[in-house]
Amino acid sequence: MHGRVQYSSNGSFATSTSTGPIRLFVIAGNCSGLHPRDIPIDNKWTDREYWTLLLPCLFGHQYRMCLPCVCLRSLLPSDSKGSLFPTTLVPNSFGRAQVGPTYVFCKVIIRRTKVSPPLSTFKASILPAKASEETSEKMEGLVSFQPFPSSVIQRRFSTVYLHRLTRSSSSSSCAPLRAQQSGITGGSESVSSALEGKVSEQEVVIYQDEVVASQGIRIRRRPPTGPPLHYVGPFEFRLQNEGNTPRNILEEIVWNKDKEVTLMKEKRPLYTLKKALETVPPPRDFIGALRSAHQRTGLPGLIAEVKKASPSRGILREDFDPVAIAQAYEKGGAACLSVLTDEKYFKGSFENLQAIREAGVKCPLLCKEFIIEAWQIYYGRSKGADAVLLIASVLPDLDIKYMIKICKILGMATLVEVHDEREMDRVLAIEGVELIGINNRNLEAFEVDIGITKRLLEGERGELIRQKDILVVGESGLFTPEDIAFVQEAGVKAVLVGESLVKQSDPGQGISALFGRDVSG
Ligand SMILES: O=P(O)(O)OC[C@@H](O)[C@@H](O)c1c[nH]c2ccccc12
Repeated sequence: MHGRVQYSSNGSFATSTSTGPIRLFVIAGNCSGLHPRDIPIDNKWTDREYWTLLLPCLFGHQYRMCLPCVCLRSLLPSDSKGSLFPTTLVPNSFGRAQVGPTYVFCKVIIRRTKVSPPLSTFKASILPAKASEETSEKMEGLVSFQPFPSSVIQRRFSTVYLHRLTRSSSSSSCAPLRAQQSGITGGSESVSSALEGKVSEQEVVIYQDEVVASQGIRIRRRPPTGPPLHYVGPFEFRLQNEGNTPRNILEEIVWNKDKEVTLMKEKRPLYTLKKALETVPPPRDFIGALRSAHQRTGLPGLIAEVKKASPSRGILREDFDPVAIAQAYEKGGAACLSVLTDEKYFKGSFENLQAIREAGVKCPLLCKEFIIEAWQIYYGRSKGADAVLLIASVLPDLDIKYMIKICKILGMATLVEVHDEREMDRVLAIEGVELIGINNRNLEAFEVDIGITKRLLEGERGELIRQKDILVVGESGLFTPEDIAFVQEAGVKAVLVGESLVKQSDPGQGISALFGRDVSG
């Protein structure tokens, strides 16, 4: 085997397919997931060949989703899109790919097309073929593999051809690699002769951009041109450009989160989390707690936030004891708590969440995290979360729908956060949304204006919200009883408050000051 392709030795990605095998047999271009950084480039360049494993990823990769993944996604039956879970990340040449339902083992040939080209002029074609002895050792038992008949090998750059295979009973698509190697070729006979899909690279890019643009999402989930780190031959250098520099703090947080989650998932693959969930106490009714607090007090139900710092306000409280603060909130009459778990920008942690839960606090807990992948929801649940935040300016509709489904399965609530009319309209069109948060703070520029809550609840929108019996939470920038009265007047039945409470020497008493009266007991 040549090249710098690495395979995971972690057997956890050997999942089976629920949709039948799908095979991808020719891919070309950098967009195929063959990241230029993974190609060893030097002055003595000759054509390279190596073996690699193509792993379709099925979720959460609207941005920079590699070409085969987009195509695979478009070939899957629509109902499977939301039910396939990536299980783990394999750090190979496929970069960000996560394991989907089927794997394809391929031979990669990379040719140098010009003498001293920019990276993008390297072209790669990936030709399916049998595994080498050495690679099969590594992959045995981990993947399903079918050899491709040479008749179906295509060689065209910048085009992807996809086949959906029909699984015949004689096919051995899930047999271990070695068995395939030793001459079982039944799988190849089941290759349908007609191409089911053919999507040009350009079409895919347009498709991705359209989805995001049509929803008005400005946040890019990853640097479109990769991180600002480049390799040329033995040299490594940084080049700042528009495509690898975050445009605002929210984008920076999201890019950082992407890296963080990648690492965390490796340590705790989804299947181990799912196992852990079997022993976690069941979730509490987050929305029910807010509604009953509202009924009991006639004031908005309070979600009090355990928040040490924020990028806009810096450290809010030096002597920060999350459990003591949570207990004080509960005593002071909070209906629910919100626990920030982002470490880098908010100085929170999942340990705080877990410690609060384990300290016997009864209020339902919101995991205040920048969720970009379903894995985080499971992780939050395993740490005792009863609800998660989904931010509409970060997540496209499809992700929101999918994540709501997962939360429902796990018995958790979702607080879907919006900041403008467009986001509100998107979220109102999504079925199953029961709790909407209006963030008065613009997460891109950090300006706060509590008038936003009022604006978004006026007219037809407010009417629709009432019809659908959606509970609205006024979030951020609430400091006084007048602020609370203002957002209540606008139509909220709950509020989310951090700074003004956490800064008080007794955050529990801070609640009485915020509402203008005692709301405990
Ligand atoms: O501290 P404040 O202004 O009371 O805000 C609390 C909460 O609304 C805010 O922390 C928040 C709302 N949405 C978020 C999304 C991510 C991080 C933080 C937030």
